[in-house]
Amino acid sequence: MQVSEDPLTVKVDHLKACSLPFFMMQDKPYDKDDDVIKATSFEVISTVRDVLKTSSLWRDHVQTYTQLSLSYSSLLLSFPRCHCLQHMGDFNYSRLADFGAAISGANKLLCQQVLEELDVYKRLKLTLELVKKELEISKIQESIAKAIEEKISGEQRRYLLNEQLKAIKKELGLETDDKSALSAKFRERIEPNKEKIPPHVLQVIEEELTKLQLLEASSSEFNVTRNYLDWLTALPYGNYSQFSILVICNLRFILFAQLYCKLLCFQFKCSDENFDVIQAQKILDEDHYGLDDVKERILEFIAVGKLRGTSQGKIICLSGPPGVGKTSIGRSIARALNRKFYRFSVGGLSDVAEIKGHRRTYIGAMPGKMVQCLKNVGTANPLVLIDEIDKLGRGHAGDPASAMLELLDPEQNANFLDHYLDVPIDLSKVLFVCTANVVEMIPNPLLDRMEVIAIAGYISDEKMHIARDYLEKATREACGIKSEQVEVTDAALLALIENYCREAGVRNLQKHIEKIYRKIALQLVRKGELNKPPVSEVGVKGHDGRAESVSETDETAVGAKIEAEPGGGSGTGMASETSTETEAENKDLPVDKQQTPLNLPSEPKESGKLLLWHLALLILLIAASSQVNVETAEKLESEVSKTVDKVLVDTPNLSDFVGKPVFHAERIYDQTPVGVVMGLAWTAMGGSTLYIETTQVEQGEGKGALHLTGQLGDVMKESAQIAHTVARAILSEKVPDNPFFANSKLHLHVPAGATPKDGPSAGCTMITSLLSLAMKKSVRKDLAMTGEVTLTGRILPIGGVKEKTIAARRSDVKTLIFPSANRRDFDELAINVKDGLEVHFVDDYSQIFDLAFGGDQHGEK
Ligand SMILES: Nc1ncnc2c1ncn2[C@@H]1O[C@H](COP(=O)(O)OP(=O)(O)OP(=O)(O)O)[C@@H](O)[C@H]1O
Repeated sequence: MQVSEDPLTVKVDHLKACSLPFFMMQDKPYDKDDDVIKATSFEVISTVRDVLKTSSLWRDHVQTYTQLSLSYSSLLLSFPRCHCLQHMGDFNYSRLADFGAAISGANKLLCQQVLEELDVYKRLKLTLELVKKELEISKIQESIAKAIEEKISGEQRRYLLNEQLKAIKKELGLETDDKSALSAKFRERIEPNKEKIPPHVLQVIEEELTKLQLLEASSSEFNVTRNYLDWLTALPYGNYSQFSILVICNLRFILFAQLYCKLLCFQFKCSDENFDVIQAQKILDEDHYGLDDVKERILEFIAVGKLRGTSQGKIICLSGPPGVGKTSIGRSIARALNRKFYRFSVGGLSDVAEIKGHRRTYIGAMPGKMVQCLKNVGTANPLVLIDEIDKLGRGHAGDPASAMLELLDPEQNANFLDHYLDVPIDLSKVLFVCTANVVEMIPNPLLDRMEVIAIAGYISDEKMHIARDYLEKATREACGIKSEQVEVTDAALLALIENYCREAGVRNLQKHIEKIYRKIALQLVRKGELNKPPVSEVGVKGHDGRAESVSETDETAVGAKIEAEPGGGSGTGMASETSTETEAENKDLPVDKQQTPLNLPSEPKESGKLLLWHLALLILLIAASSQVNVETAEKLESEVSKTVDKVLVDTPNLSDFVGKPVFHAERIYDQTPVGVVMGLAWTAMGGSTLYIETTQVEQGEGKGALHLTGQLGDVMKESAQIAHTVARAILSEKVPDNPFFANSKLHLHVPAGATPKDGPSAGCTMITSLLSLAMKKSVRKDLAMTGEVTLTGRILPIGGVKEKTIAARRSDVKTLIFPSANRRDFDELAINVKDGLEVHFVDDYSQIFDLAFGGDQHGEK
């Protein structure tokens, strides 16, 4: 018989001499009472029984075969019903073998083998093999099922136990669930401040807390509510910074001569804001040099605050070029008023949401900067510095300037509505300080509400003080250099200011000073490395704690001593000038130990001596430490410093530290040629001098024209045309028969060509330049002027008098011409800014003509 796969085709060959159908074919004759056959058959039966006990699959098989047997009545006799297995022993052996093989679930080939075997004993054996295998499989199945069941039930158990535990704890009041814990946390947070929280906010908090309890902890709404409550409860409602006096008790606890510890610091608190004008002045002076007018304005503001009892409702705007200290003055005001300081820049800010927050419905929504600020500082009256307000961006959705208005306006900000919080919060106690480079760029409604304090920039003298008393000190400390280790001469500092850092602010100067000190630090470290004793000596020093703690100074001392005593070994070098007692004791030691007194004893008998020596040293140190006071410590420090090498920064070696001086185009002419006059300009970077140059291009009857270059804006171009007309009129009045302007094609240029320029204030300078060329008369090199001119020659006022004056001083100008209308501005300037300047105030151009060309000293060239 052959079996082929799919589709199932079976070729049946009947067994020879067999007239019965295949399932009733005859077996080879066998002895029914043969013990071996009997035993094998019993084994098959018992195995089948075992498998049936464990495997439900087998039981199904048996069921199927029982049903099949119904349709094959002939098989009824030979196949037992499953529930009658105990009677299986009644069947004949060959049928038993077939039955076993059939339900075994073995593969077809193995079952076929059983069928083909006509020897009953062998057939039983084959079946036994199959059922035994099944038994093993069912055992494995059982164990797998058991293991999995155990695992699952273990997890379930743990879960159930946890739930029970939670329930028990809750019942006992030991622990609440997540939601309750959160609510409790928020309640705890607001509890100390509850009476200060406005009722409308309290109501919202309560509502949200109730909502939190109803929400599913895994829902997104739950998280939104939780975050919202987190922000809402974290704000410092009615919590104001307090006036604190920091008392530091310096307990002089001398340890090894020069250490003393600041042991105690404690605070007294009282609930008033600091309106102490004297204290505030002290703080402002401590942080900034000069700026007297600025400080005065701030003190006035504090004084008003003192009388009113509050400093609310004011927005200070500090304007001026970069690096003049606007931001740092803001910080000082906060310190003077004892308020928390928070700074944020609105330069380029175009998204209103940055100020007013996002609506809560957006994913990742956040409150605006002010709410973040209040949470951050933890007080309701911080000083908020809004940097670069003149560079506020133009928003595509919403206008940031209007949002700023709502934030800053004292009328509106008592009920500031942040989109995220959605409850009005009180910002009226916040003191806003804004900074700007160009006041004109601040949106008008904002500017209207501000108290503008202009910081114009510094003159060389002021920069010298700032550099010496503030920048140098701070940089020296930041670089870890001692004042005895370096000397920067006044001449070097002045050269640095005049040749490298001529701008209005001091940031560039600060950078240069930092550069110098970094180089000095490197020099000192390099020197220290070179002077360092060999490794073995360092090892010896290691035994003495003191020698290690004064590394740099002592190492220099070591070098000095070695040089002074060429014969001296490393031991002599080790004892620095500050440790004379050690040397005295050294004499009592054996000669071979004198040079290395702290070496470990090479022989045991010396250890006793060394112990004694250590004891003596200890007694000496204790005695010394109890006697030495601060004066002694200072004396010792100065003694140590004497041994330190000093780095000198002077004018000749300044370029070694900061490179060659930068070329400044401000003063291009030593002697102003004909047609060139110095004017004064104002820029966002401060004031500056600029030249107006005019030259003749072509001459011929009726060729009069003016060509302009130097990136001039429309206003400046118009101003040049006006100047041309006025100059022509003045020339025809002063020298009636001079046809210069009618017959000359002129070129007027304003260097530097790459910088865009605009504005009318160079009008009088242009006329002077044109007339200088027409009359071939040069003007004084130390003369500078500024003023807008009308067609009739009247001089109109200009802006930036202080900046322009400072710029003129920087360029060594001695004589200045300003419009009469600016006299007040000039009079208000500090004496040191005005000092040594000859200033003329004019109403009409004819006065300038006299000043520029009148004197004999301006001879014709
Ligand atoms: N009068 C001064 N006395 C002492 N230090 C000063 C003085 N003016 C400015 N400084 C120092 O100059 C540095 C620059 O100042 P700051 O950053 O405040 O300038 P700014 O005017 O805010 O510049 P920007 O407009 O670029 O923001 C700071 O380290 C500051 O301490």
